[in-house]
Amino acid sequence: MLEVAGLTKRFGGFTAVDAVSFSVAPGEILGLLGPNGSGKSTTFNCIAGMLRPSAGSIRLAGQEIGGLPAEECCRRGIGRTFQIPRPFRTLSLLENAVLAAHYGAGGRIDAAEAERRARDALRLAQLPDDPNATTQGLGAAGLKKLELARALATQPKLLLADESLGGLDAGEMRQAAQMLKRIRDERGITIVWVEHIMGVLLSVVDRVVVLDHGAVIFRGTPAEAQEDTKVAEVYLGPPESRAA
Ligand SMILES: Nc1ncnc2c1ncn2[C@@H]1O[C@H](COP(=O)(O)OP(=O)(O)OP(=O)(O)O)[C@@H](O)[C@H]1O
Repeated sequence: MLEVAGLTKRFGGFTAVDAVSFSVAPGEILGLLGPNGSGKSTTFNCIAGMLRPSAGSIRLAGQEIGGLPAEECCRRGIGRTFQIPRPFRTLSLLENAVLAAHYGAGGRIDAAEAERRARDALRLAQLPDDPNATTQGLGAAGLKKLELARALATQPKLLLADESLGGLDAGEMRQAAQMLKRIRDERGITIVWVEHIMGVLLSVVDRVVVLDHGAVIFRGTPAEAQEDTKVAEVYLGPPESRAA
């Protein structure tokens, strides 16, 4: 579904992402992990078309998409959520999702079809599709769900989920993780899920890629990630510095 090969992104003389390669199979959930500043968001933004790669290739279903603008990546089937939800506060939940549906379709669907896609996305994200429901009182977990609904309304083949757990309590984190799994199981949507914390993510993803200082330091299963000394070091520090 997605093949990233030699992806490099430089900001001036600083290399934020350094020859990163990984692939994601159709229907897979891949966790893209790494500590703060390791290059996860930059990698993500290159895949979603929000940053132009300095070098390397990004192929979606066999077609090169590296360097295409965000709206074109979305039309080709890449949906994304943002770490910090910024919905249109003056619009209803349904209107927010309808706008996303039109954006994803490049304006090529009529109002009835946009509404159908929006209602379906809101239900998948377990939000009300009642036209009177607003963003008021949604809270962190509700806003994350709306973020997900807006991405789903674009009808993605590949969903890029950015820090879906940020700001949630332990119970909400488990629910958010299960929701992503359900979306994959029910709709077959391939997911790349970026987080800087491992926790609950490892119970849901099929495979893990870990970045550190812009480079891949680990690829494997969640169980292997938990046993890996390099992964432990970037998350916990060198063995001698850890509490007994
Ligand atoms: N527009 C930019 N200009 C210059 N440097 C940048 C820019 N964007 C990111 N960086 C730098 O690139 C590095 C990787 O940042 P990135 O945001 O990709 O990391 P991250 O793993 O997503 O971190 P976090 O978990 O904190 O979101 C950091 O050192 C960051 O300061």
